[in-house]
Amino acid sequence: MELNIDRVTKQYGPKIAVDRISLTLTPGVTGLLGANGAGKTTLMRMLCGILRPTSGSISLDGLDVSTEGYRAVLGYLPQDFGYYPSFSALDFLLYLGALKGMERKQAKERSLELLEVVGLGEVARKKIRTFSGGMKQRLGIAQALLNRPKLLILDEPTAGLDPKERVRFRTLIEEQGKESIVLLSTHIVSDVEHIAGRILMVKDGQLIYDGSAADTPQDLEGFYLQQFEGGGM
Ligand SMILES: Nc1ncnc2c1ncn2[C@@H]1O[C@H](COP(=O)(O)OP(=O)(O)OP(=O)(O)O)[C@@H](O)[C@H]1O
Repeated sequence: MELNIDRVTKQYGPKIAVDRISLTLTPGVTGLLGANGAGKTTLMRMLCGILRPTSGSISLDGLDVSTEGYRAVLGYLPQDFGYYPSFSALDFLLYLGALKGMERKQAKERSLELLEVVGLGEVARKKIRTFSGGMKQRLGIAQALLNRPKLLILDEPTAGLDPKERVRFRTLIEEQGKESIVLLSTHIVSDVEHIAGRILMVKDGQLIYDGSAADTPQDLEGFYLQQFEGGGM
């Protein structure tokens, strides 16, 4: 399985948010690091087919990003997820399952299984409005996994998680990376240095590092800070 990103560029008027990025991603966890405004969200939204590149192409095993087949194997956690406060966690997942075309019985089984996995089993029938930020984030992660995605894209997934939740999350993502292509963006090095086999760094829309966390000239955190010195994180 391969995700091919070929000279992908996104331009907003004169601003080049993503500048000719070419990459091939294979199963495993890849961390996408960059300061605020580096272009991470823009790149991820293009990989999810929400935003059209100004130029370049994206395909998964030959399936173009614009196709139904691509969407069927994609799981996505956006940075700002729209929750329905009056839905229960379970109803919310069932609703999204229906949108994804899942059969109800299968959607219910999978939803209950995932709510356990993200530690929300006991509050499955509680309204989302009563949830903390971290609980909502975990529900967001559960919805991204609903269709057992082959390609999982997570935009700052650890935002709002407490230390215990982070550990749980890491385990879950590591597990997912055994079978799927997982791309996870963050501006916090410690979120990815132990779970990502591959690290990408973007700055001003360009790819400035592509390698393992262990291959940077100094420790990853130090290297990262050096790249973004004066850039403000
Ligand atoms: N719709 C838009 N119109 C104009 N400029 C945009 C638009 N969306 C993003 N940009 C610009 O493109 C650049 C990259 O933004 P992007 O949101 O992809 O960065 P990011 O790395 O995800 O940052 P953050 O961590 O803050 O989300 C920024 O300079 C941003 O201001």
